[in-house]
Amino acid sequence: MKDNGKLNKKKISKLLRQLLIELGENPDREGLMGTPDRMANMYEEILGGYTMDAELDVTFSDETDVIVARDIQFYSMCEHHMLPFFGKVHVAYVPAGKVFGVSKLVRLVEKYSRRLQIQERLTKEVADELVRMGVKGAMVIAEGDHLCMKMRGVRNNSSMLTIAYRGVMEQKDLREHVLAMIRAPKAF
Ligand SMILES: Nc1nc2c(ncn2[C@@H]2O[C@H](COP(=O)(O)OP(=O)(O)OP(=O)(O)O)[C@@H](O)[C@H]2O)c(=O)[nH]1
Repeated sequence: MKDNGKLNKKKISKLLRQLLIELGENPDREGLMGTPDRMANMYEEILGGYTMDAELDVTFSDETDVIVARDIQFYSMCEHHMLPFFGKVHVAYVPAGKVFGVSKLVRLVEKYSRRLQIQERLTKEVADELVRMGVKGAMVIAEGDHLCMKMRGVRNNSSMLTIAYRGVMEQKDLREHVLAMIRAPKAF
C-alpha cells in the first residue's frame, strides 16, 4: 500500500502475474491477459474499507427509542485465507437525541467489511464506531458464510453468528426487544 492509503495497482498486477506463472499458468494466454490488472482493480474495490469514511455525521434530531437497520448485506475477505465471507448484518442503536441517515449505517458496515477481516472483529468495530458517535447503546449481529470453510478445509456449510452489545443494549429486556424486532416479519 502507498503512503496515501491507496493500493499500488501496478505492483499488485506484477505480483499477480508472477503468481499465475507459479501456479503453472500462462499469463499471456488470451483469457488471462487482463487478469492481473483486473484483479488489482478488484482489490481496490473489495478492500476499499480502509480508506472509507462512514460519514455518520449526517444526523437528524429525533427521540425514537430504538432503531434497527436489518438485513444489511455485507461482503468481506477472511484474513486467514483471503477468501470471501459474506452474509447479513443487523445494526441496532439507542440514539442520544439524534439519528443517523439510514444509508450511513450501510456505509459503516462497508467500511469495516471491505478489508481483510474476521467476523468477530467486524461485528465489534461497527458497534464501537456507533459508541464513539455518542449513541446510548448499540447491538450488532452478523451472520456470515465463510468460503474458507465451504470450498476448502472442513468443507462444511455451517454459518457463523456473532453479536456485540454496547451501553444500554447490555440490558437483557432491551436486547430481547431488539431481537424480537429483528425477527419480526416484514410489514410488506
Ligand atoms: N473465529 C473465526 N475464525 C475464522 C474466521 N475466518 C476464518 N476463520 C478460521 O481461521 C482458522 C485458521 O486456522 P489454521 O489452522 O491456521 O488454518 P487452516 O489449516 O487452513 O485451517 P482449516 O480451515 O481448519 O483447514 C480456521 O479455523 C478458519 O475457519 C472468522 O471470521 N472468525
